[in-house]
Amino acid sequence: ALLSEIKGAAGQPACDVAVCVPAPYLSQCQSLLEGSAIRWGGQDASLHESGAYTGEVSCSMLADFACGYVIVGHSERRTYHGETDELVAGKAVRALKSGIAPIVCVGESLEQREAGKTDEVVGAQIDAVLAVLSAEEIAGIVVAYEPVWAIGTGRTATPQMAQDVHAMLRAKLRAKNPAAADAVKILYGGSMKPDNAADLLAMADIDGGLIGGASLKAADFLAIIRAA
Ligand SMILES: O=C[C@H](O)COP(=O)(O)O
Repeated sequence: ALLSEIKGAAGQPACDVAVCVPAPYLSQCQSLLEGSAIRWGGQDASLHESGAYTGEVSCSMLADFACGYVIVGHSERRTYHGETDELVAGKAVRALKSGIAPIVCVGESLEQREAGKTDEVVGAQIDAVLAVLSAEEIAGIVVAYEPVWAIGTGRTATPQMAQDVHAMLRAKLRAKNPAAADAVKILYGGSMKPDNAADLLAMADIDGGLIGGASLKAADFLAIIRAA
């Protein structure tokens, strides 16, 4: 019902729109969204491409369902599943090899922000990914800055706080691929809602949003799409 409502109302949006769903719903996404302006993707993927890894979902499996994107390194994966910067980087490589754009999530905890370590932590997270990608591959990724303290909490980074981190991320992209850096989408995620989306998206280096809670209400998701 959610997908149908979004598809019906979104029409031909002026921005890229995608939904990233748990793997069991990918087939449903493909059936419902194929031919529409909305693309779809996974919420995670395995580091392994083949072999005996029962339960893992590989990037080539995601490609079988025509996924355009896969989220890698979401803070919940890093926190609850022990995913390291290097593992996340490996997943980004796997996705690109399967023709899927990895949405690479980075972000600091509240403790790290209060200790003045935001740039250090987020910088190390993106550096691990940039270290294993060629300049050409960098043009194929999406980056999502998601301060952990803002995810699902209703507490949003101010536009300037987010912009400062996005600018740092852009500079790192530019250092690896000056020609592609401006075209790489850097999304903000963390309690983005209809009432704060426009202000966040107005910032120079905030190119879009990675929406959690508000994407589960079609009216809210559609309002954010219109703001974008
Ligand atoms: O996965 C989505 C992001 O973590 C943001 O979630 P949120 O919009 O509910 O804060």
